Amino acid sequence: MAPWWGKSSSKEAKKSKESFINALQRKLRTADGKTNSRSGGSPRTCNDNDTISEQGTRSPILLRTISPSKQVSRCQSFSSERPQAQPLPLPGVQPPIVGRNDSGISISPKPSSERSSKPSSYLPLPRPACIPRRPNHADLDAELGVGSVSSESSNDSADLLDSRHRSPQATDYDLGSKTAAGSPSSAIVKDQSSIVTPPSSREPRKPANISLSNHIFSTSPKRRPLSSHVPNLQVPYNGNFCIAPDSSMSSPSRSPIRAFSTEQVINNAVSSGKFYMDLTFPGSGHCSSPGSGYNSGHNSMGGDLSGQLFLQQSRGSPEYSPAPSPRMTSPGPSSRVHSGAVTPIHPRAGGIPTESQTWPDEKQTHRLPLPPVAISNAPFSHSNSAATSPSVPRSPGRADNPASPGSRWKKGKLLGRGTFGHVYVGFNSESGEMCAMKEVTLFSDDAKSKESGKQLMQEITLLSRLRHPNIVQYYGSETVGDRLYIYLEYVSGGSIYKLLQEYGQLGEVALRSYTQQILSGLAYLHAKSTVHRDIKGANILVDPTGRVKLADFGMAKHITGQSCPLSLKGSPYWMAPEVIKNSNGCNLAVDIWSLGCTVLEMATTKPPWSQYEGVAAMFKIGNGKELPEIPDHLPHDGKDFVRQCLQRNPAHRPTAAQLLEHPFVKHASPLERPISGSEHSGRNPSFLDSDRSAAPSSRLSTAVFHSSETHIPRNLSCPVSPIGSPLVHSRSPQHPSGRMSPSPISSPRNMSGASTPLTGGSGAIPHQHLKQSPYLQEGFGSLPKPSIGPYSNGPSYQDSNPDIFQGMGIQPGSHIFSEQFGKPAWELYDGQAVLADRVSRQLLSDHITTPSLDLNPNSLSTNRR
Ligand SMILES: Nc1ncnc2c1ncn2[C@@H]1O[C@H](COP(=O)(O)OP(=O)(O)OP(=O)(O)O)[C@@H](O)[C@H]1O
Repeated sequence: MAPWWGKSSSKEAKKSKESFINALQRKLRTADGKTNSRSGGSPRTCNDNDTISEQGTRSPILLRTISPSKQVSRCQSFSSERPQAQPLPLPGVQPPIVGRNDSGISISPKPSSERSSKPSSYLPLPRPACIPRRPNHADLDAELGVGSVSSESSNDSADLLDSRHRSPQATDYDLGSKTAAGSPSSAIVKDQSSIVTPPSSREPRKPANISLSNHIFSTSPKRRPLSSHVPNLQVPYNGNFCIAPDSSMSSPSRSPIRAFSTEQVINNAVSSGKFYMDLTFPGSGHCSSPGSGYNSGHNSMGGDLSGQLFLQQSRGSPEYSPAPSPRMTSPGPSSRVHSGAVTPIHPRAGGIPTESQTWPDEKQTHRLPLPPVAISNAPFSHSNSAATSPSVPRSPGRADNPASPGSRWKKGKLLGRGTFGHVYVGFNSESGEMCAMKEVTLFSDDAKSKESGKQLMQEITLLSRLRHPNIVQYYGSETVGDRLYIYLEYVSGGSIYKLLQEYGQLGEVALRSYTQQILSGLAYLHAKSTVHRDIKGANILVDPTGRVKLADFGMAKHITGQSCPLSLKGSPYWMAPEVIKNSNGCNLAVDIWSLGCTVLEMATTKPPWSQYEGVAAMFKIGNGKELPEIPDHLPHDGKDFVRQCLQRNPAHRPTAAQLLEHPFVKHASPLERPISGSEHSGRNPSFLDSDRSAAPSSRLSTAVFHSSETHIPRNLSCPVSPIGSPLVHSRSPQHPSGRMSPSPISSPRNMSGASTPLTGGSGAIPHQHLKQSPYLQEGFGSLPKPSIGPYSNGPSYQDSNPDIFQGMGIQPGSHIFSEQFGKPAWELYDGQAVLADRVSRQLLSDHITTPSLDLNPNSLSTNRR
């Protein structure tokens, strides 16, 4: 039976039905066409692409996940299946590509080639202006690949900032290019400049670059899921990431693992979260909890830098190395060797030539014994420089600095990054020695850069005067172009912070030993009236033998008097209450507080008050009365040690020298094991590596061993790093032979006090000041006896003589210790590590001397206690 509507004229009904269906079909067709015009294909067939393209317009990262070919196939599908959509506007993904072309960077190559192969499909479509400039697929690929690299050298702040104002794709491109910087080939072409360099201005590139870039991209943990082989991965263009990829990648020899070691990744992630003095303090949010800022190990306050410097740092790239690795200059698929290595001053650097680089603290530099020349020149004596024999190829840009010692150091893998710059391994292929190269980009055109320069100068000045087995050794510094290189002893084990993150809390033996060594370094430092102000796990390095070294003296200060205002510097969780409250003058005791926090950090992997966000933690520290939680698993003396350190009244805190007598550390056992089978077994293997004949070494060693206190072997047993100790070479894995020619830089004879003007390389406290130092007074038997307990009434740091070591004005080459040992300090170089440590503690415990020392582990246990 016909339906009710069928009761009308069947013809009309049919007509009406047809017209309805037609209308419906038209509507549907129209809608379909519109949809396709956006998505570029039917949802079913092109769903993935659609998703990607849609997201791609929003998410730069995802845009990278779409390969050019995919885009093309989607477009093909669209154009062939929906010809009616041709007159419609380009799919949403296209404008960015055009935008990229407009920036002169690149265009997805495949669409170009595909389009040319199917012109009929695209004839009606608008054609990006740049397409004709890309004649073929290979060129396009090359453009992409090399383009990714070419912008690297211009990764300065302005470029990056500029890039933020560009289309996401342009930024994407820029950033992606930075990540490619580490590829060997990229290192070569990086000097090509500008992000917006028109493709036509570039030289032809080889497609091989692409694969290199791709490999690099795939190393990024942030990108790995998205871009196993996509050249143009887009990354968030925040300050953090801007730096991370390029710096990591800038090392010519780094592996993906190295590039993204825990510390590096963490540092990358939080670099912008560093807590700076110039940031709004309360509620700024920059003072992050250990989960963020703390984890970086770099949430120090006081570095007067900002994202700008990070951006500057992001330019860190191999070609700026004073001595680029051969890999960087080896011919490769894209071996357009740009000498950008040491290009003249980057425009962003203010255009001040290296020689005329004005340091904010230049006057101070000249005042000081060392560096002997302005920092724009190496503080090494040229005559003593390793670079005096120009056997190591230098980049053309370095030709005007032939005596630069740094030109012998080739920049290797990235070790880490900090406030001021990136730290790389440096390798001297002539001597076989390694160092750590801190690379800092110098910008002289703004206040912050000047401030950072000032801080760096302060660090250099301080470090150059320190020589101690538990303090990272400074070798020298130089500027190359707009970059400052600071050469330091390489401590290959990384920071305590990193070790804690990777391996968890320390066991008791290590905890005691590390604490003792930190104390030893602090005692030495404090004896020089220098306060570190940023003691924490991230600033303490460990070598493979367990030797601990204080590092990062960027916030250190030489106390010249009591009037020194206590500035808010340090890392919140390790910061002493008086620092937070700004209630006290310059005070060495702030380091003791930080040490207590560091002990807790080593015992638990987190500093005290880490459960609080940064500002809250500071409030707790500054205003609270309670002590932080001390873990139960700490031994009793460990708990007491921490409590001693964490006394709110700095005057009640013991000195570092006093704490060396604390039972928790007094008998800390050495971590290093002697090499079995060695005739010197049981002795400091460092001595065996002496560049000198064994005779003086053993003579000195014997003298030292047989006259030292029990605690000396702890340091004796730890080899001094190869570079840090003149003529004393380490047995670190990097130096298996243990026989290396001494670095001219580190050689005490060559240095002539150049880099260590005060101590002559002995690391010892200047003899003429011994009696002036409260530490030494204490150490030589006049240690104030606490009235209640051994640590309850430590001397007030404010009582210390403000004149001690004032100016540290010992002339280079001073024959320190000559009265004690009958030899100039530098002739005691074999035992310099011993002397340095010895003096800082000998003064404390002359009542604990032992007749002789046997470093054999078996007998050590006997010696202990
Ligand atoms: N001498 C060294 N040997 C080995 N690694 C080092 C050395 N110096 C620094 N590093 C690594 O580089 C990282 C950054 O170095 P450093 O902390 O000195 O830089 P910075 O700019 O002073 O940092 P901060 O932000 O703490 O002031 C360290 O965390 C460490 O991993």
